Amino acid sequence: MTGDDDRRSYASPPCFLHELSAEEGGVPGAVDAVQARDVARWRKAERARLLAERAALSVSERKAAAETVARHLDGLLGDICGKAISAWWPIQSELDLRFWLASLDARGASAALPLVTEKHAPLRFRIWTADAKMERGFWNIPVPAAGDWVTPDIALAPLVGFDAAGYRLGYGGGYFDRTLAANPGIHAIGIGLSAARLETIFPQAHDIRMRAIVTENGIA
Ligand SMILES: Nc1nc2c(c(=O)[nH]1)N(C=O)[C@@H](CNc1ccc(C(=O)N[C@@H](CCC(=O)O)C(=O)O)cc1)CN2
Ligand SMILES: Nc1ncnc2c1ncn2[C@@H]1O[C@H](COP(=O)(O)OP(=O)(O)OP(=O)(O)O)[C@@H](O)[C@H]1O
Repeated sequence: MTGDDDRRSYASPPCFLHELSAEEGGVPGAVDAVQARDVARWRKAERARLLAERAALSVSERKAAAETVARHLDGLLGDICGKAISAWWPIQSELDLRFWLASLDARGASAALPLVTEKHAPLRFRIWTADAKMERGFWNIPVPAAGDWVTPDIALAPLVGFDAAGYRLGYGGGYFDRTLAANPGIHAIGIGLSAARLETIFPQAHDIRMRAIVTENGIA
């Protein structure tokens, strides 16, 4: 099923105004602006729903999902020797892949974590090891207090939601999209629960597709 099909069949589309042309009295650009606002509202509601659903899972369900995801990820990535790979320090019931990240060193790869060093700017990444000294960063997310900056070859992106075309829904800051726009060489892989799948997130011009999505059910 394509995104366009979904848009036609969706019970309550975010916006009908795309059917009005400028010649019909609209202000050029205004329809796009209204549509973007409606999509942002819809995403906010979907985020809240998906986050509540995820938080309702037990710790052992999330742990089992993280272990299965890690196995699928190893199968997808193959030989990672020499690669820098970033993931995340879990917050808000995100899957905890720190055990997998900590295993990279022994496999000849380096692990990294993202930092917001400036609001509304691309993320930056610092090498992380299991014994790294951490400090509270933006949004109180723990980040390495010191260490080399690196541009990851592969960035694992935690998903609040994802869609059939591989677009990601995050917390709404736009940080991952900005990061991928500024670093097109980064291979981004979305990681989340299969229950976070949506038919479409109504991709906007700034949204950048993940190269792959991995859930506990495999490669989505
Ligand atoms: N564990 C973890 N670390 C991560 C990320 C992540 O998704 N998970 N990020 C992945 O990118 C970056 C941080 N992303 C963030 C994105 C948005 C907001 C935030 O302030 N959201 C506002 C709403 C913003 C808006 O709607 O304009 C909020 O919820 O109040 C915070 C952090 C880097 N580190
Ligand atoms: N490359 C970019 N340049 C400037 N603004 C951007 C860019 N990418 C996204 N944004 C802005 O960020 C805002 C949030 O985007 P979106 O809803 O896609 O966030 P998200 O992917 O859920 O968040 P995050 O990646 O932080 O978890 C949008 O209003 C968008 O305009």
